[in-house]
Amino acid sequence: MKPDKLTNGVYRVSAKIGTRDLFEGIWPIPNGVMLNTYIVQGTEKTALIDLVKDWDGALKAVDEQLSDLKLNDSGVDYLIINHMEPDHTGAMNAFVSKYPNAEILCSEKAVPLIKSFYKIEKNVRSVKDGETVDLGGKTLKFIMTPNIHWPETMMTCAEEDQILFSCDAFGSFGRYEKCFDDELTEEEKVLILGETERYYANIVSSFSSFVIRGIAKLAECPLTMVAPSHGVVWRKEPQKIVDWYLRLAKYSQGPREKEVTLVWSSMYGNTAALVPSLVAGLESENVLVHVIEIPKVHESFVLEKAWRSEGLIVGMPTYEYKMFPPMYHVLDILERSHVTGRKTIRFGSFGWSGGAQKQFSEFVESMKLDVIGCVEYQGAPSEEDKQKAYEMAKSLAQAVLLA
Ligand SMILES: Cc1cc2nc3c(=O)[nH]c(=O)nc-3n(C[C@H](O)[C@H](O)[C@H](O)COP(=O)(O)O)c2cc1C
Repeated sequence: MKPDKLTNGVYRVSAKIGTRDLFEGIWPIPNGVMLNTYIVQGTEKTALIDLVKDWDGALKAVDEQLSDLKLNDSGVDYLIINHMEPDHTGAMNAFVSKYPNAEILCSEKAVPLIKSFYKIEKNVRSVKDGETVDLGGKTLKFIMTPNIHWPETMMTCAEEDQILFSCDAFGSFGRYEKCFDDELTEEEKVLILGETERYYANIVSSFSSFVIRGIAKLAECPLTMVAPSHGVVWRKEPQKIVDWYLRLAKYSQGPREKEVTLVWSSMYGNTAALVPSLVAGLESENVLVHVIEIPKVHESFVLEKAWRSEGLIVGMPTYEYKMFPPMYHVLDILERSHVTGRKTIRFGSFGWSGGAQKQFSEFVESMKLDVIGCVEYQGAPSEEDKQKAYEMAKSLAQAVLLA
C-alpha cells in the first residue's frame, strides 16, 4: 500500500486488519477494520498523529508507507496522541526507539497513562484545550473531547487545511479499498452504513452525552475533511459523518427510528413458537422489525439494531430459575451501552416454576424500559397466547409510531 495524500503535506498511512480477531477482544469484525495514522508536514516540522498496534501486520504495513514518505530520513518532530487506547498507541515504544527526539504531545490525562502503559516519561508534554503548535505553514490545534472515547481523549485540527483528526470519533468498522468517502464502491457504500452504526453502538454509544457535547464544540472548526483512525476520510461530505454521529448520539435520548428489535432465544422451540405472531402484529402496522436469534448471532449486531430502534421485544425461557443465560448476557451488554427507555415486550416459556420474568424485571428497572406487556406461558404457547402476542405487538407498533 502507498500513503494516501489528503492535501499538500498531509498524508494517511493505514493498515487493513483482517477478519480473524475480535475488536477490543469482544466485537466481531467480519468485514475487518482500518487502522489509520496521519502525517502532517510543515515547512519546518513534521507531526505524526496517532499510531497503530502490532496487529495483523499493521506495524510493518504502516512502517513501509512511512518509508515511502522518507520520514526515516527527515525524522518526526511531534507524535500527537489523541487517544491512549492501545490500537492507537501499541507501537509507542517502537516509535520512541526510532524517533528518540520526537516530542509526544497529548492531553494532561494521557500523561500518566503513557507512563503506566509504556513506561515512557521523557519528551512527553501535555497540551491544553485550544493550544496550537506551529509546523511552519501548518498549525495544529488541540481540542479536548473527553470521553469520546476514554477520559483523556482529544482531537487535533489542521487549521489551514481544515482537517479534523478525530481518532475513534467518526470511525467505522470495515476495510475499504481507497481512502476517501467519494471513492467508495457501490458495495462499500452499503457496507459503511451498517459498519458505522455498529461501530457507534458497540464502541461509542455509552458516551453519547459526551459525543453531543464534543460535536457542539467542533462547531467552531470549519471542516473540509474528517479523518478518523478507523474507516475512511470524509472529504466529499465531511459534515455528513458529524451529523450522522449526532443523530446516533441522540438515540440515547430519543426519538429513535420507528423500528423494533426482536431478540429471542429458545432451547426446544416453545419460546420460538411465539415469534411469528409477534412479527405479524408488528407488520400489521407496517413497522420494520429486526429479528435476531441468540446466541447464534453475536450481541454486537443486537446492539447495533437495538440502539437505533424505538421498540424492543425480548424472548427467552426460564433456565435454572433465571433467564436463559445467553439472553442475560445480551441484556447486560445493552444495559452497559445505555440502551434505555425502549418500549418493550417480554415473552417466553417455562417448565414448572418460572423465574426468567423476575430476573428480567431487574433490567426493566435499570434500563428504564417502558413495558407494554409480557406473554409468559408454561410449556407450549396456546392459541390464546399467540393471539395475545399478536395484539401486544400491534400495540407496541402503534406506540413506536407515535413516539
Ligand atoms: C437446563 C434446564 C433448566 C431449566 N430450568 C427451569 C427452571 O428453573 N424453572 C422452570 O420453570 N423451567 C425450567 N426449565 C424448563 C424450560 O423453561 C422449559 O422447558 C421451556 O419450555 C423451554 O423453553 P424453550 O422450548 O423455548 O427452550 C429448564 C429447562 C432446562 C433444559
